[in-house]
Amino acid sequence: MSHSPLRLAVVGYGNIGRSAVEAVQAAPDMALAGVVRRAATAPQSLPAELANIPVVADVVQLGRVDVALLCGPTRSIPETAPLYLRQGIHTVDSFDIHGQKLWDLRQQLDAIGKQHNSVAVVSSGWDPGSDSVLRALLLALAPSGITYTNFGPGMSMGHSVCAKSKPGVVDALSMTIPTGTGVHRRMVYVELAPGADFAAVEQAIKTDDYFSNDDTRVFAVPSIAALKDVGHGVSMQRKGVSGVTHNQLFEFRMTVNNPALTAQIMVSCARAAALRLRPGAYTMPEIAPMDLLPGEREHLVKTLV
Ligand SMILES: NC(=O)C1=CN([C@@H]2O[C@H](COP(=O)(O)OP(=O)(O)OC[C@H]3O[C@@H](n4cnc5c(N)ncnc54)[C@H](OP(=O)(O)O)[C@@H]3O)[C@@H](O)[C@H]2O)C=CC1
Ligand SMILES: N[C@@H](CCCC(=O)C(=O)O)C(=O)O
Repeated sequence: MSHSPLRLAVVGYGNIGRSAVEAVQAAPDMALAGVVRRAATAPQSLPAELANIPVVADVVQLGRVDVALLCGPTRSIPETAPLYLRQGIHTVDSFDIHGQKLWDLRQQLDAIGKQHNSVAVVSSGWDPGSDSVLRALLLALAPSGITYTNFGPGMSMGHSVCAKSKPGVVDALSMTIPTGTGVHRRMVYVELAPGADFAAVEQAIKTDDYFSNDDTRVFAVPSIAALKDVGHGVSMQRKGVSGVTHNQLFEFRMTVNNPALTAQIMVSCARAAALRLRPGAYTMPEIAPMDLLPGEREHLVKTLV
């Protein structure tokens, strides 16, 4: 059954947003309706790659939009997602605060989605996101055991966005350094505004929930642009028991361009939201993997299973 192309809006044109535009344009079954930015940017100051793409301050200016890819800061998602869901526009976000806050967001958007016949895919990134799917699968393969998730070394977008949001910070880069067994050091580089108090910035970062549980070290630098590399990665290991058989060993490793991977995952989740899922909110482990893929189910079963 062929569908007319899904029309997607990209909301927030930062690292993830720029990659999201590329991923939507590369998708065989999607069309980019346009980009929603906080301020209606004057056409003459638009980035060159947006020259022929509608850039608006409100999604209603884009006509029909099936799915909005919410590429704003994680902490803006609880406020932003409802604005779209209430218009019947499905949403996909990459909210990356694990645990209770993630569950609270899922429940908040689930109620709104069910009320307004829309779908929210929550935490559609790689961690949380695709790594979460793998952790669930590893549990099914070896119910007893231990999984270690070791990030990096690489740039955490969420931690970098958080550090950049602190008063006195012009730009920031948070590098995640694996020290083993799922423990990480945060090396945070900040470019300060003139007159900013480094000690106050350092305190604000170290006491933020994003950083307070880790060994976090903050450094003032003249330029983040001179340091920035959006590469990242993860190494996951599980050692456990299948049935009564011990010492089952599993490993997953990837080295990625962080925004490009996140954006691709968001696009795949947008497909599931628009074509497969019933109204409500879902995290990635709750979505059937084939629902993420283009193409007919018969073909997918015959070629993938
Ligand atoms: N789950 C996962 O695996 C991953 C999650 N992420 C999440 O993606 C988020 C975005 O990362 P990244 O693209 O690097 O961030 P950026 O800061 O580069 O981009 C965010 C964009 O959102 C808009 N924006 C800025 N401030 C606000 C605000 N207060 N409210 C609404 N919109 C705002 C701006 O776009 P404009 O000026 O156009 O409005 C900005 O460029 C991170 O917070 C991170 O948590 C990222 C990678 C992986
Ligand atoms: N949480 C990881 C990064 C995973 C991807 C992500 O959430 C991000 O880059 O924001 C980290 O701490 O480096």
